Amino acid sequence: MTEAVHESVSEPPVLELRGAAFTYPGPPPVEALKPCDLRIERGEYVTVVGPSGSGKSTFLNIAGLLDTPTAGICLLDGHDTGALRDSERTALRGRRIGFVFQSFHLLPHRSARENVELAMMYGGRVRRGARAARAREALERVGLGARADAPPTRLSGGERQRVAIARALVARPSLLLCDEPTGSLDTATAESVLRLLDALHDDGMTLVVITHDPAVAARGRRTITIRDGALSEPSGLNGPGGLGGPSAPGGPGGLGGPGAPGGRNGRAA
Ligand SMILES: Nc1ncnc2c1ncn2[C@@H]1O[C@H](COP(=O)(O)OP(=O)(O)OP(=O)(O)O)[C@@H](O)[C@H]1O
Repeated sequence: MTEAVHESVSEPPVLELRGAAFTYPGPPPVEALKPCDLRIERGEYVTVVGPSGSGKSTFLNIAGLLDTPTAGICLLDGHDTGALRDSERTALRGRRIGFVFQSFHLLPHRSARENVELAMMYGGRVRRGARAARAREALERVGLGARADAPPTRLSGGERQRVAIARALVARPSLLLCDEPTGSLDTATAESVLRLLDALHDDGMTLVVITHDPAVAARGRRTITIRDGALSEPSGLNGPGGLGGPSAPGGPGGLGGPGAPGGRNGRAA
């Protein structure tokens, strides 16, 4: 457990699903996420693993406030996101969720620093004069302080992903949501990015990493499996406040919270 994990019982989970489900309308309708209850507490490192077509992207879209559940509710930092207007949901997402994607999504001809600064351009949250310093700070955090002026075209794949992580962190989000963050990287480079995620977890960041790769999934303190749209966690990890609901073995109060065993302390550093 990191020091930055808050123990307060009054603090809401970073992410909470209550009976949340998602059905694509079709025809025919596809129930891509079956009703589930899930709590992810501050400071957790959760991996979500499943094969192609199992519902990972659908889960990502719900957890990332890109879609709203067609049944049940999704709360972010205690805010019922279904009760918000689209503009409010977009603002909440921008402030509280940092996204990291497989394919980086950087502007190739802007410097690393400018790419990170662009994440602060919208919403007026960071004054213009402060943006450059914040971007440099974020790039230093990911080990790229010396490469701040290089454009992505002159960076390696691993360095590009670090820029993308710096961009995701610069707004100081509650949740870092990573979709196959090592999917475009060779094994050694992937390892360096996974170590960075470990370090961010050690700093207290809440991480959700979605992957089809069991080796990446094993890096999480908690691993949730998704199969045919149903989330589950090994029954031995079930604990109070976690995943339960209709789709999970172990019944109500199922998927373990931050106290669930199987932590990152047991994995390779
Ligand atoms: N727009 C859509 N309309 C109808 N069905 C969809 C749509 N998008 C996805 N699905 C279906 O929902 C289910 C879950 O898809 P999803 O994309 O979430 O899976 P995934 O685990 O992310 O797959 P992959 O790893 O291949 O990207 C699949 O059966 C898929 O065919």
